[in-house]
Amino acid sequence: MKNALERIVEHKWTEIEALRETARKEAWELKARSLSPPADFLQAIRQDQSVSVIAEVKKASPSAGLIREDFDPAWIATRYAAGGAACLSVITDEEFFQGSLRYLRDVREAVALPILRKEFILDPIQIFESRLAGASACLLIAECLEATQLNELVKLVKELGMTVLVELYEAANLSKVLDSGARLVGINNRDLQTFETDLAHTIELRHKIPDHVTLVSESGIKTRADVLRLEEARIDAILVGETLMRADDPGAKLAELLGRPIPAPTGGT
Ligand SMILES: O=P(O)(O)OC[C@@H](O)[C@@H](O)c1c[nH]c2ccccc12
Repeated sequence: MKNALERIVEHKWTEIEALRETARKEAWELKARSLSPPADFLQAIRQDQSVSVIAEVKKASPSAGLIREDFDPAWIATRYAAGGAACLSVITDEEFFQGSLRYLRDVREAVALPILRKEFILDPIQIFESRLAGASACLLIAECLEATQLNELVKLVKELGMTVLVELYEAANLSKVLDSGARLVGINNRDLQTFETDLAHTIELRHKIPDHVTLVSESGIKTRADVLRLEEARIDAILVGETLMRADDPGAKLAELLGRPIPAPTGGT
């Protein structure tokens, strides 16, 4: 039986085939290479003294189903900015996460913070597309890519002036990730077979990550105590979606996680 990730990858290839038929790849590539550099994602994370937050715009997920009914990406992004996010992440996968590239563009219009395109990226065409949509960073998932593919995609993201976040779950993939030249590495706390999250997963792998790498702990972060625990373990940044998206005011929840004053409300939803 295929696991969740294998099913997603299989479907993603059908989307990529369709994109290849309709998109003007050469024109996209020329345009992507000619744009001036986007807001610096890695720098935004590194400049924070304490743990930085990458706040995720996430409507639904295969494990949780619909997370937030009243879903206005631009307003959510504005609240994340007010609550102290260093960067944002926008899920663009439509089939499994009810995301959209349109949401990324809406967020781009609403705030100046650097944005990660949270997508299952397998092919260069998706990287050109991300750059044209205004992303500052692309996610690459070690479990979906062979070493040579991963290395090539890492190189391309960098050539286009973006930051690459390489994510892994399996400890066995760590050397492949470090060899790819990524300086921003994410450890997913969610086991994709069972969907369960465990923060100890990042903490256990921390000592295997060299100091020149900026480390992000991803998924399952719920409370201020969780954040303090990760900070204590010398994690540089955290990626939080569901906890923020379930709060009436995602910006207030973010400030609470960071131990900062609650921001004043802004109009919208
Ligand atoms: O909603 P959470 O548990 O805070 O998790 C956020 C993020 O880590 C999660 O959405 C995620 C991590 N890696 C991914 C890859 C694809 C889609 C989504 C993800």
